[in-house]
Amino acid sequence: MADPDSRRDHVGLFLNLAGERRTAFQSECGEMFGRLLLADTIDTAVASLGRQKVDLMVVDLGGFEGAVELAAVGALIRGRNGAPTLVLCPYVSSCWLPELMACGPLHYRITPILAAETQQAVRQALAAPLDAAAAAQQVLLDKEKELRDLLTIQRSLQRALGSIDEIGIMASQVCLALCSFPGVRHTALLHMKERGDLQLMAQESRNHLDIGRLMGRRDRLLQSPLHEIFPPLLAVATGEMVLLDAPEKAGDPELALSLHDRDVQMVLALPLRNEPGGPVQGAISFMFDRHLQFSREQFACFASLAQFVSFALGMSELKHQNDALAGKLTQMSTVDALTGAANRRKGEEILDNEIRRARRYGLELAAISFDIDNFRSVNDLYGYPIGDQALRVVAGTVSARLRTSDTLARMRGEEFMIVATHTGAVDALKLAEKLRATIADTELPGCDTVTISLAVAQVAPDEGVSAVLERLDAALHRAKRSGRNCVELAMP
Ligand SMILES: Nc1nc2c(ncn2[C@@H]2O[C@H](COP(=O)(O)OP(=O)(O)OP(=O)(O)O)[C@@H](O)[C@H]2O)c(=O)[nH]1
Repeated sequence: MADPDSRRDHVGLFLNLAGERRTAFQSECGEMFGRLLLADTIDTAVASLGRQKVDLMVVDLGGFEGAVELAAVGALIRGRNGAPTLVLCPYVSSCWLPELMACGPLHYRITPILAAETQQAVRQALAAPLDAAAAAQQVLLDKEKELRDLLTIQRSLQRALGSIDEIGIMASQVCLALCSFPGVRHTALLHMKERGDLQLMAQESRNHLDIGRLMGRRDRLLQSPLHEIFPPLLAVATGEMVLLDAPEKAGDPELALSLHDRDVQMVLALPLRNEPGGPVQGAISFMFDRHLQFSREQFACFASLAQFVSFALGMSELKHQNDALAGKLTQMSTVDALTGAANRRKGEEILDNEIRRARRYGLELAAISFDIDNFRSVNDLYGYPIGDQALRVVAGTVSARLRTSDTLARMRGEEFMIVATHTGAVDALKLAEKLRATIADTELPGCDTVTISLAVAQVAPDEGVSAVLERLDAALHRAKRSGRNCVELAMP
C-alpha cells in the first residue's frame, strides 16, 4: 500500500466548535491531506459531506455536550456519505463512544493527546479505512473471542453468586472473576451504602495496587479529592461509563505516577444500577496493563458485565434485608412489645428447656411468678397510658436485678414469670423478697408506687411446665389472699 503521507489528494474534514482547535489541527495534520475542510458546526460538516467525497472525517468532541449534541453527532456519523471517521473524544465524555459506534464503524482516540499521537491516528485511519467487508470479518472474529471471554467471566460470576450469603465475599469473588479479562491487572467494586456513603467493597490486584491507599480512604469516597477525575469515582458521580486510556489524561500528575508505577496504562469504569435509569448503586473498574481500542461489541460486553454485577449486588442486599427482617420477625414472635420481656410462648419454652437441662445435669431450678397488686386502680385512676408506663418500669426494674442467665416473661396482663437457673428454693425466696422490696420503693412516672405479690417454686425433677405453672398460680392466689405485697412459697 502506498504511503498515505504521499497521497496528497486526500480530502479531510475536521469538525470542532472552537477556532483554536481547528487551527491546531490544521497545523498538526494539514500536510497529510491534499485538501482539509474545517467545519465549525455539525450543519457545516453535513453540507461539506454533501458537496464532495471525503477520505477522512475527524470529529473532535471537545466542547460538545448534552444529549441533543450527542444525537446530532450520531446523525452526522450515520449520514456521513461513506467517509471513514476518526472521533477524538475527551475522556470525561468517553461514555459517548458506544453510542456513536452504534451509528457506524469508527476509529477513536481519547483526548487530550499530543500532536504526534493525533498525526499517528490520522495516518492509521487513512491507511486502514474501516472497509465494510474487512470490518464485518473483524467484528465476527472479535465477537467470537469476546463471547468466549464473557462466558468465562460469567461462569466465575455465577460461582460468586453462590456465595451470596456474605456480601463482602461475593464482592471479592466478583472482582476475582472480572480480573480474568485479558490485560486486566486490577478490578474494584465500589458500593453506595446508606446516605450516599460510597465504599470500596472489594478489589482484586495483580499489581499490588491498593486503590484504598491511593484515595487515602475506603469509605465516603465521593468526598475524596479525586472524585472528579478518578474513573470509578467519576462513573458514580456522573452515572456514565468512563474510559481513561492514559493515566496522565486525568490531569493529576500524582495519580498518573501511582498508576504508571503499577503498570496501569488504561482504566475503564462502569456505573452499577439496579435498573436502567435507576439510581447509581456503585461502580466497577478495570485497570489494564495495555492500551486497547475497544469495539462497540466490547463496550456492550462490559456493560452487560456491569449489569450482572448490579444484579448480584442487588440479590445480595435483598438477602441481607431478608435476614434482618427474619431476625425482626423472630424477635417479634418471642418478645412482648410493651415491656421487652419474653412473651408467654417464649417464657414457657424457656421454662421447658431449663427443666430438661436441670433434669439431665441434676441442677437446681426455680420459677417465680409475680403480679402487680390492685393494678386495675392504676388504670382507673391515671389512665391506660400511665398503666402501660408502670408495667414497663416494673418489668425493667425486675429485669435489671436478674442474672443474665435468668429470664423474665410477661405471662398475661400484669402477671410475670421469672425462670431462675441454678437456683434452689432458699435463694429464690431471697430473690423474690428483694424484688418485692425494690418494686415497693420504685417511683413510677405519673402515678403512685405499686406493690407486687410473688410466688416461688423450686422445680421438681419429674415436673412439667404446666404443673409448675399451676403450683405458682395457687401460691400467687394465697399471696393475694394474705393481703398482697408478700412472697408465698409454692408447695410441691
Ligand atoms: N395499662 C395496662 N393495663 C393492663 C394491661 N394488661 C392488663 N391490664 C390491666 O390490669 C388489671 C388487672 O386487674 P385484676 O386482674 O383485677 O387485678 P388487680 O387489679 O391487679 O388486682 P390483684 O391482682 O388482685 O391485686 C386490669 O385493669 C387490666 O385492664 C396492659 O397491657 N396495660
